[in-house]
Amino acid sequence: MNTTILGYPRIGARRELKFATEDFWAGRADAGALARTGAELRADVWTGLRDAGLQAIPSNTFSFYDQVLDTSVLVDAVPDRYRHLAGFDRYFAMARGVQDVPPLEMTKWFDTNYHYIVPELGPDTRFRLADGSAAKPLVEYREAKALGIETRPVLVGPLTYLLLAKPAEDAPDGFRPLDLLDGLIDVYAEVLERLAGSGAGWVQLDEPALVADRGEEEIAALARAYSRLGRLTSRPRLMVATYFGTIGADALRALAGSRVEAVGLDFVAGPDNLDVLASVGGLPRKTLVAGVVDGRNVWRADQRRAKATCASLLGLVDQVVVSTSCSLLHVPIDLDAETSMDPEVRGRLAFARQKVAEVVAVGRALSEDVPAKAEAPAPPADVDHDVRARLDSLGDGAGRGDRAARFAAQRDELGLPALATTTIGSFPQTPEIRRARADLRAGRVTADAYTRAMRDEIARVIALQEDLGLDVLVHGEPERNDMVQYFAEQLDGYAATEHGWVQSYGSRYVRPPILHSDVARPRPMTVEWATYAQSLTSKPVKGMLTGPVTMLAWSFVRDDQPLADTARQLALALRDEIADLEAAGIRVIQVDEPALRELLPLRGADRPAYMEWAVGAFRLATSGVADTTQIHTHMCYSEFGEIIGAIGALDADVTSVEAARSHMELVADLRAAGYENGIGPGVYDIHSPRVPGADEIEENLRRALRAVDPGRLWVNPDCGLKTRAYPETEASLRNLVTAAHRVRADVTGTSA
Ligand SMILES: CN1c2c(nc(N)[nH]c2=O)NC[C@@H]1CNc1ccc(C(=O)N[C@@H](CCC(=O)N[C@@H](CCC(=O)N[C@@H](CCC(=O)O)C(=O)O)C(=O)O)C(=O)O)cc1
Ligand SMILES: N[C@@H](CCS)C(=O)O
Ligand SMILES: [Zn+2]
Repeated sequence: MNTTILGYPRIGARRELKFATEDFWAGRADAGALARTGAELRADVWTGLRDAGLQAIPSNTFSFYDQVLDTSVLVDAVPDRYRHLAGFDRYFAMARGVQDVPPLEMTKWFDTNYHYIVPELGPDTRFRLADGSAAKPLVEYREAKALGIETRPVLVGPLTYLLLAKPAEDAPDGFRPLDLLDGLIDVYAEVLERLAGSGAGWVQLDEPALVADRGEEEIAALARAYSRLGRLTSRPRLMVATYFGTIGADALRALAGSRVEAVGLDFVAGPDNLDVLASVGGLPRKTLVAGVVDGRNVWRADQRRAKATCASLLGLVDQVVVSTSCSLLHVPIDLDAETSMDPEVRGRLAFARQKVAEVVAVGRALSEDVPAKAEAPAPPADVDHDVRARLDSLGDGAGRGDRAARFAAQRDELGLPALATTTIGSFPQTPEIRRARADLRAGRVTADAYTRAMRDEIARVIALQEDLGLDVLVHGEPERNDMVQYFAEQLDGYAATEHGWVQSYGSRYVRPPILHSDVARPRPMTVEWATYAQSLTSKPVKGMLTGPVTMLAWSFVRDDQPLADTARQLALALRDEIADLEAAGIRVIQVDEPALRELLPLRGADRPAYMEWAVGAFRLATSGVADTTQIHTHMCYSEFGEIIGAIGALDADVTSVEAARSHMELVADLRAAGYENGIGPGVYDIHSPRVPGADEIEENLRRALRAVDPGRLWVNPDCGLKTRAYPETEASLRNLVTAAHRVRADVTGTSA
């Protein structure tokens, strides 16, 4: 193998997987139809890669939902609560839950915007190869072979799988998923033997966990796992792929000492990999799969540099294979589909299909020893001197006044009750709303008609919230296609794509905008919608913005200046927006930062610097307001332990966080970390259509009250409601308000 990639998008160029999956869920199509779509998508990817001239083609990178969930199913790590179901019903119940059966947790895949389904393991988990010869990697390998295409099945590596898993709720204290390594290796051994029996020459085991800090015990587990798999008598050759950063020297040494035939290193996110490789004396008898084409960002590769990096590795290893830095899952499929993008920006880009061509071109240049393609220099980013001058004059010293004074000022201004109820911002994005936007794009309705439709929706959402008895209302975000893309489309320095979909989780995709130049806000972005909503009610309406770190995290961002500098440009645009909202009479403003944890560097040593600029950007955005204006923030999809200090440092007046699935422990953790402002632990999980009972919500609130005063406790769902439908939304919020009123009555003697 001389060229390869670590994985490819599986959603289809026209989002076929989304539509097929959602049709199946809605009962519009049967399991056979869904399975056929899957097979067609896989065949398209394999033949496309072969036709592009890629030499080693991965398989088992397809998934109906998520590759970590697939691994749990493969090794039969299925909690008992799903065992009464079978096939797709079981699979999707694990991912999404069904009434009375909650789903497995979902969380971020390393520092990406992809989410995986967290394995739930306990001492009683007995791994076994659930489907024998019908196991997914075997089926897909044979399927490709039947098309005449030899592939390299990809598996989540055993160490990474266990390190990403969580102990089941009833697991005894002290149980660690890693304790189950030996049993898991037995199953991997069986998979490898069976793949070898089917003719597979190579298997890729993904171990991105090796680019984060790992302790001695974990390195010992790594060594044990690959020593056992390496010694199997009948197995394919093994490639252990790492990505998203620099591998630890101890981890690389362990792999060097094993019999695995190839190691993959990421030379884009882990430029220090070269030094680490040299420090362990290279891999003289192994193949190095060199990730030199960026799999996470959309910029065109510098092919000469990529070739030079590969060439510099030749003395350190037996053979070099040109590859992407990670799976191409994280980038859109095809730049050729973007026909109306500014040609200057387009000329700087490569999506998955173009990146495959880059890998092939670098591979050819390397093996034929011809110069890599000389490319026209990319046009430079636009510079906005006004933005830069304003940022220079604002400096670093952003901060708000005394917390107690703010608390008192807001109490007087807003007059909110204890356990104030609110939502996180979005209400269901109904098919009608999406259709209205599609009609606007296609020119079937005028901008005025679209605006009227959105205002009508806002009026309905305000009326519903009044009826439900919520205390702080939202306008519902109907006009937003996405919480990042919506803003990007209104800011200078950004380009949007038409078809650049990337899987975020399951059937939910995003079109990350492309931040290519200095960012500036030509005009207010949300003020008209917010003031319209406020004009319909005497209750406070929360203005709703996406914070600078999340704007960065969910965009493809320029790599020609530090992220910190780009964050400050975004923060300045938001600061201006907040000032305009405040001036227009909006008294509560939420700045969402769900991605604050996501961008946290994988290595501890890099974290303090990140926290400093991330917190600085949020404070720059939010510190221009009066004490009477209440700033909220919201975070979700994360384990917050490591950023708990940063949450306090943001100094928002109220922070709402996902906590329903972790049963409110976060409230106590925040308190212990010195957080004293308002806190809204999500009292139910919005990722599932399940309606939480008022009793269950009440119990969550009472648990939260052990750690926080009623005056600082907010009652809200754990994230926005955009993915939900109205019947369950209404029912859930009704129960939420009922529960809040009951607890409020208890703690204050009043319920209104
Ligand atoms: C909060 N989350 C977000 C993340 N990242 C973001 N960039 N945005 C987020 O909100 N990361 C973490 C989480 C992940 N969660 C989600 C939740 C929901 C979605 C989601 O619903 N995605 C939608 C697409 C949203 C969108 O862009 N909609 C557009 C276009 C809609 C569309 O495709 N229209 C059709 C026509 C429709 C019709 O005729 O009825 C078309 O154009 O063909 C819009 O509303 O205009 C999804 O469908 O997957 C994502 C991440
Ligand atoms: N305000 C956004 C936050 C999602 S993280 C929403 O409600 O959808
Ligand atoms: Zn959220």
